[in-house]
Amino acid sequence: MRFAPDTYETLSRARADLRMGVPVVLIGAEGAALVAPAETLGAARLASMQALGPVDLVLTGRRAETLKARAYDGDVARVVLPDGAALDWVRDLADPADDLNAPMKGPFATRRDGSAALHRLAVSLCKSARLLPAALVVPVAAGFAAENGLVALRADAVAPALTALPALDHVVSAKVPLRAAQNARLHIFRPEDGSDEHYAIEVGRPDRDKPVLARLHSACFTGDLLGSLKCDCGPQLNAALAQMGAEGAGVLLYLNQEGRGIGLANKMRAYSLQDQGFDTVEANHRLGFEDDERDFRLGAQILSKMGFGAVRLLTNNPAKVAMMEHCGITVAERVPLQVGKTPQNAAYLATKAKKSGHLL
Ligand SMILES: Nc1nc2c(ncn2[C@@H]2O[C@H](COP(=O)(O)OP(=O)(O)OP(=O)(O)O)[C@@H](O)[C@H]2O)c(=O)[nH]1
Ligand SMILES: [Zn+2]
Repeated sequence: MRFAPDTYETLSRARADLRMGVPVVLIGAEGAALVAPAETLGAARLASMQALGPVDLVLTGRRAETLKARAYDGDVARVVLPDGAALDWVRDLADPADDLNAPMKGPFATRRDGSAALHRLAVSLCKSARLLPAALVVPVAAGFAAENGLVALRADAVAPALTALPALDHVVSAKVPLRAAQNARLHIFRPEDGSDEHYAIEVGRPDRDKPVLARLHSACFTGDLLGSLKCDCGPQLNAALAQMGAEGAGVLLYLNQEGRGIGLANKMRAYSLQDQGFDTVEANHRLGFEDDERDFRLGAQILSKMGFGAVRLLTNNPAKVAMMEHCGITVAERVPLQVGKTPQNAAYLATKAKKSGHLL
């Protein structure tokens, strides 16, 4: 009998702990490290970490660029935490909200010695927990996790698990008549790694032997539910369903990758930076993210599971077309979806066309 959690299950537990500010232990070839997110760690635990030894604050190369800190490790920078550094100092380095009001004063000492492997993983863990990509890391003995009741993760198992595509299980489906399409069914897909569920709305009974009219829609709470004028998501969602209803068949995947995969809290941080004058891409970079952190392999897997091998894809984003083809889904046609332009989102759409290759 075996009850112990496997790597994916342990990873899911680790994400939950990190979101609460409880550190986890990473065990690598060269030793172990205690890891905590800059965003959720409390002052008492920070002081306890500092008592253990020299603490590094690990930032992404993107964030380091904004702070003018040298990123010797390329995609990450290990900033040496000054003696007695307070939580506010850590948070200000991790969060760009006050960059313009109260610029952080460098120079920041960054580490170049030793391996950055665990540090890099620590930042990936924060990202996968939808937190700011900034982690505090301090070396500990391998037994530290067991002594303190913390989750321990082996680096060699976690690194591939973080980039692997989780298997998705079809949980249930039922009829949901929609204004746009009365003969619709909603399917629920649940990733086996404990991450967010994704949905598929199947309109009619599309012929599996022909390319299906399809939309891969990324969750946008503000656009889809609130009717935000800052983006075109709500009108795109409605127009896609309306076209499927009119044609009598189609499939819309509603992927829970809010904010291009950074989560709603981080998207609101990005919006707050946009209020300060940065565009959608610059805002993501200042936060330490790439422009687009979504994983479209999930969409391809759901389509395959539903029996679809070819699509007529409703999108203006050539990267989505390329990703579908890469994942073995034939894109027989790209169907433009240009709706929902407003004075408030004109600059946003222009930035996506200029910097992210969207077609206008
Ligand atoms: N990080 C971030 N995410 C945003 C912003 N505005 C919208 N989003 C998210 O972007 C996603 C929608 O992506 P889009 O780039 O509009 O469209 P797309 O899905 O790539 O391409 P289309 O298929 O042409 O619509 C949703 O997850 C939104 O929540 C923003 O300013 N910052
Ligand atoms: Zn939106």
